[in-house]
Amino acid sequence: MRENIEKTIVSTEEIQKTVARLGQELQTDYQGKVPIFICILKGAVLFMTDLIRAYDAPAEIEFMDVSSYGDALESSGEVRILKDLDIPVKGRDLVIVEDIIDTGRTLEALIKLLQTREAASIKICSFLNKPARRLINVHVDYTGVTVPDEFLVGYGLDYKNQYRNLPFVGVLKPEVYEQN
Ligand SMILES: O=P(O)(O)OC[C@H]1O[C@H](OP(=O)(O)OP(=O)(O)O)[C@H](O)[C@@H]1O
Ligand code: HPA
Repeated sequence: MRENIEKTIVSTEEIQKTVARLGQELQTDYQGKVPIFICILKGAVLFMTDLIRAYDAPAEIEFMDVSSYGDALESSGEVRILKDLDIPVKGRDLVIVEDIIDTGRTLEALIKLLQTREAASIKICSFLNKPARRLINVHVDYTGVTVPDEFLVGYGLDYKNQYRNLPFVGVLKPEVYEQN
């Protein structure tokens, strides 16, 4: 798996430092509240499990599965809800936990949906942010690392559902795509 990586974009050490910083920022901002961290499957799973351990205060966790990429390198533009929340969120403080914001389409669809459920607040926490690719202007409240316009894998991010378990974020060698 690692032999297919051309270069590292976010190292394991930088991941740990970034998650610790975000956990602290959230903890300060949500003092006295019990936020619900909503993990967007599958990419955000690794970030989510690290983030909630860096958040040392009462919180709840929930999961949603939304898909727009499938096996493709480009967002399809069509966002499908594959798994919805199990609980009502009216009056609750929500933190959407994402691995990456790219075009912003996934987030736009999610925010629209959650707004109809009358949450008290909706904030976005994304480990990676790729502003160069943005098609929809979404506000990201908590950003881990701003990354260049390259297709990334690792720490939850996949190519054809693989590479999510790499403990760093990197770029694949071009020949990996050419083989497919
Ligand atoms: O800003 P956008 O262009 O919408 O891209 C961001 C979304 O794309 C990825 O999900 P994907 O649909 O690939 O599903 P996955 O997390 O299960 O890999 C990622 O996890 C975000 O949810
Ligand atoms: O760079 C990326 N890599 C993997 N999945 C993604 N989904 C949006 N952007 C990316």
